[in-house]
Amino acid sequence: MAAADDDDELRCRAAIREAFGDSSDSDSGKPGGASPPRSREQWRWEAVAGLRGLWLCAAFLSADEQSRLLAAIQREGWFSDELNQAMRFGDLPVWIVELSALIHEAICVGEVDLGCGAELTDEDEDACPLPSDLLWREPLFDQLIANRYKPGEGICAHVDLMRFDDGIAIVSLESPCVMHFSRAEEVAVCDALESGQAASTKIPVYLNPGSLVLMSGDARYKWKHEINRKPGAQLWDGMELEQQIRTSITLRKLLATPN
Ligand SMILES: O=C(O)CCC(=O)C(=O)O
Ligand SMILES: [Fe+2]
Repeated sequence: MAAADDDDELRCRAAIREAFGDSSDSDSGKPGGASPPRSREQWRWEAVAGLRGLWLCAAFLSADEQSRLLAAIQREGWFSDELNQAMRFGDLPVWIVELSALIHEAICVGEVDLGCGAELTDEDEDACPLPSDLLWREPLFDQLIANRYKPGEGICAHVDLMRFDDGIAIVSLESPCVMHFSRAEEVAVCDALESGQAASTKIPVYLNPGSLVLMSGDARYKWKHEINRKPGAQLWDGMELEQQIRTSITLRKLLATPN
């Protein structure tokens, strides 16, 4: 191997160690100081009832991993008082590549909880947090947005742009929030009555720090998502959440553009 390749390899391994500890060193004997070994129990996937294609893994990252991820974001120097969003395309920082690999692993080995309200119409499609054609695409993600929200700041209801492929991941850090999902096209009142659903259903999902959300299919295309952090809007279990800084990382895959 050439010296330059050696340097790249060393830099890459150091960055991964910094972001996630030593667990990627297969010869270190133990699974890396602070990072515990991975198990099915740690990664429990919950299908959000009433919303096909929306999955939550509440304990995706340990407290240590969250701190390392925040430190990696800080080292990038993306945020300042004026700047609260960073976007990257193509070659992503190595710690993001590692985060993508961890998402892939969590999907492959995590335990799946379909929940009693989940609609099961197609076993293959509905029993996995990400359909297999998306899970095995290469790369899994090639675009990232990091957002940093101050108390009171959120994001308006939207469907992510169509230039992005299906299969979107959101990692939450620092403080919890409630993300609301509402239908992109309002269901006509009579259709809603027939299906027993309110025309303006809003489904709240609690995103704790360290959680991972996956959106595909209906959740990605037929539902809008929003975070309203105006006073009174962040209710969970009848209590208003205390507002603090929240950081999120959204990972997506650009669709190939026709030449
Ligand atoms: O910050 C979040 O959790 C969501 C971000 C989002 O929806 C987006 O960037 O499209
Ligand atoms: Fe979004």
